[in-house]
Amino acid sequence: MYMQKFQLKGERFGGASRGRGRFEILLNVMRPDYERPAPPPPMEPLYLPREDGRVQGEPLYVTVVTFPADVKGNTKIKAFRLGWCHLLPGNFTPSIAEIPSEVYHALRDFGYKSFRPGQEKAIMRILSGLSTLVVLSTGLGKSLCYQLPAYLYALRSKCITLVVSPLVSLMDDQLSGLPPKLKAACIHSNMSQKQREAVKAGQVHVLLLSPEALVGGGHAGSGCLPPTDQLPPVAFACIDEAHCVSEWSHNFRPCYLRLCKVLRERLGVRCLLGLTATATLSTALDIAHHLDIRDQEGIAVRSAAVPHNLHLSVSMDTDKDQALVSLLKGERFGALDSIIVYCTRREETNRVAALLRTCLQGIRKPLKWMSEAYHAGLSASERRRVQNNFMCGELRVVVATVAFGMGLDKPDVRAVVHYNMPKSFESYVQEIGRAGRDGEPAHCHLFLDPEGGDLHELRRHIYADTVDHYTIKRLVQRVFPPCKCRQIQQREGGGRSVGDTGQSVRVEPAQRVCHTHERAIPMEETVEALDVTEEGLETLLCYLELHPQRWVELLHPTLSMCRIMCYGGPQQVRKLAKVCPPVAVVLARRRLAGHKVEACDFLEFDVVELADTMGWQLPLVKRGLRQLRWVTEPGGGVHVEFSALSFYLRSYGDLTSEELDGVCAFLHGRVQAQERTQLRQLQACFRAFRSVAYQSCGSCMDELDEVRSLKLKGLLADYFEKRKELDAAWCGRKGAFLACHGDEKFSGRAVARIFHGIGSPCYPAQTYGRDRRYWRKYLRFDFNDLIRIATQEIIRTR
Ligand SMILES: Nc1ncnc2c1ncn2[C@@H]1O[C@H](COP(=O)(O)OP(=O)(O)OP(=O)(O)O)[C@@H](O)[C@H]1O
Repeated sequence: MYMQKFQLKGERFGGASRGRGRFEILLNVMRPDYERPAPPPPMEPLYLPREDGRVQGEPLYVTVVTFPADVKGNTKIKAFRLGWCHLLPGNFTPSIAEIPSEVYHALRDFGYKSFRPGQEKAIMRILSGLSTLVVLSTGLGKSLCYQLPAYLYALRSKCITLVVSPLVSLMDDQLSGLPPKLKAACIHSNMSQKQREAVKAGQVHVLLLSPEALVGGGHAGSGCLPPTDQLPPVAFACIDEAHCVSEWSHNFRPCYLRLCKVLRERLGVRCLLGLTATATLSTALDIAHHLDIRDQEGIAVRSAAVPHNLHLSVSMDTDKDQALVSLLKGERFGALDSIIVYCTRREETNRVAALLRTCLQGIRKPLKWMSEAYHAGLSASERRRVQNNFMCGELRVVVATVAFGMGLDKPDVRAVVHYNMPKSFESYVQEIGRAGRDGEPAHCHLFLDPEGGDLHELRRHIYADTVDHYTIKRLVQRVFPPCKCRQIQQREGGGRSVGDTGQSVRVEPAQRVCHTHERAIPMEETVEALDVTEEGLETLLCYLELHPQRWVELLHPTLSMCRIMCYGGPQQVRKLAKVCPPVAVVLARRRLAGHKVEACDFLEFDVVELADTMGWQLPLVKRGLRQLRWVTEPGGGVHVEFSALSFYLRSYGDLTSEELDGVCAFLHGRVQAQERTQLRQLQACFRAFRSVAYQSCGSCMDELDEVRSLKLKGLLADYFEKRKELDAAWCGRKGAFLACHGDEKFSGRAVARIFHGIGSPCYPAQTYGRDRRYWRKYLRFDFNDLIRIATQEIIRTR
């Protein structure tokens, strides 16, 4: 059968000709256009949005609240604005017109009496099929925004809700914390067959999974989502920690960048819900862009302010160890249990935990454990032990890296101490947000290195993530190796260009001949050769995929090297070539390259490249090769093995050198912008903390100066608000500016220069300086912020 198929293909691609030329054509076919299988149709929303695009219940910005009957039995009805419900006295049960009663019943099924601010709007949007972003401080109830709609959708029809969360290690804990009414499972490699069947049969409402399990990634392993045709329809997808989607956020993860695309294109999901506790407005807008939220209403709530019950202080002690011990013995912290001390480095957590164990012994009636270290380097059982002791209140202090606390639902953490400076305001707000979730007073202290030592350490991390131009060039060479499509086309006498197909083409069709090729880039080998982390490589590849020209299309990572060992000797290899065309092609190519194949009993080759050259689908080739394992002969069997986990992608092979230069410049520009932004944020963070710092913690260890605490909160709010101002200003002008100059191909930097009144050869002051609406009009804003926002907007409107 293979032989027949292969011959047919050969004939189609000129296989009728004889001799060496025939081989060449057989061995290098032009790949036909790839047609991606259509995703399943999106699920119908539970409620249709109204004709004006609003969701049910939305006019409830004026919300009807029924007061309890008065002494005469009359019921009073009064209008309130949405969001005021939480200010009502506890004995009033708000009932909101227009929100269907089944939503309230479900809320009660979950054990809640009323919604918290923002929840109902987000929930009603999801039930109306509208993508939504919820930005809400930790502990304010974001989870209900996916739990309730997931439950209601599942009550209507058999379906599933996907919840993507980066907290793989905590997924089991997350499961046990879900309301009992909600049936949930999580995808991981230890999943039992029974659990898999339950998911496929639609017996679970919610499926938790890591981003890697959805889009594939180096360590997704066997914990992957079942194929789309084996899943019940997906009601909607929730992306927890949604700030990881935005490359401008403090916690960007490349896998997240591809999430929305995969959810839409592979699973047909239209409705996405993003949840995050920390995002500046510009990050929120960026996330909203990824979630394809077009209306402002889509950002349902935005309140990332520091809660009132947290009391903040900073000091610049020269002997931090001594200062930490004094602080924890002082009046402010001495009586507090459940304290988290954050350190940047793992070794430091062990050292500081031991220090506290020794120095705090016998100070007051001890809990069972005084202090323990926690970091990602500990064994899973050790981490679980420490976390359990802390959760049940038997451990007073946990000294941890930031690995501790994500997804932690302990309401009575009474203090968070930063032994080192956090890497950004967002991280700081997120980390201190783990204290005082029960609304009771909690204390937070930060030790700032007076010599700026932490600053150097954090800078090191930023530089470690960046890549130079030369490395980018080497990666680009691996992603776009030249193909033979043009020669084949010429030899075949013209042929058609990609543009002739009449299908949608993203790259300039005029000169393009190649329909893209499938390539594999082995992870381990490339990481070593280019000295870039796997995450770094993935980020660069994601940038290429998300570029408006869509330079590459990323597929699920695959094992790309195939080794075949024939224990029956060279004769057996030749026999295999007769029944398995891929083996025949490998042998033929070796022969053409001048190798002696007569004595060969071992083959090793890149199976992705082989499938591509043959114009066959990779799974078909792999299946054929795997079947060789069943060949049994008197001389011995055949050993077939696949290895080398690789990025697997489609890319063009006929890019001109100018285009390749353009790709390198684009990638390098992105990397540099990222580095500059992070360095600037770090510096701003340091300055802000220093401006409110005491010389030593002696000034705040017994009593807190509330003025300084409020000043720091003000600075944090400023950080978020300043961006807001810039965004608002830019939002007002961007359309007009870009529309005025529709013919120009601006870069973000060019726009920023004009807005700062800086002339350049392409955009001279004589011309652009005449337009007083823009020239020098944004001087008060940071130049790099302008570049960033302008670039985002240009990419978006292209
Ligand atoms: N409408 C509600 N009424 C009363 N309690 C609620 C309501 N919604 C949520 N809660 C409770 O608030 C607590 C925090 O909720 P949740 O874990 O969803 O917060 P979160 O915003 O997701 O926090 P984090 O950012 O840490 O994940 C939970 O104990 C939950 O039961």
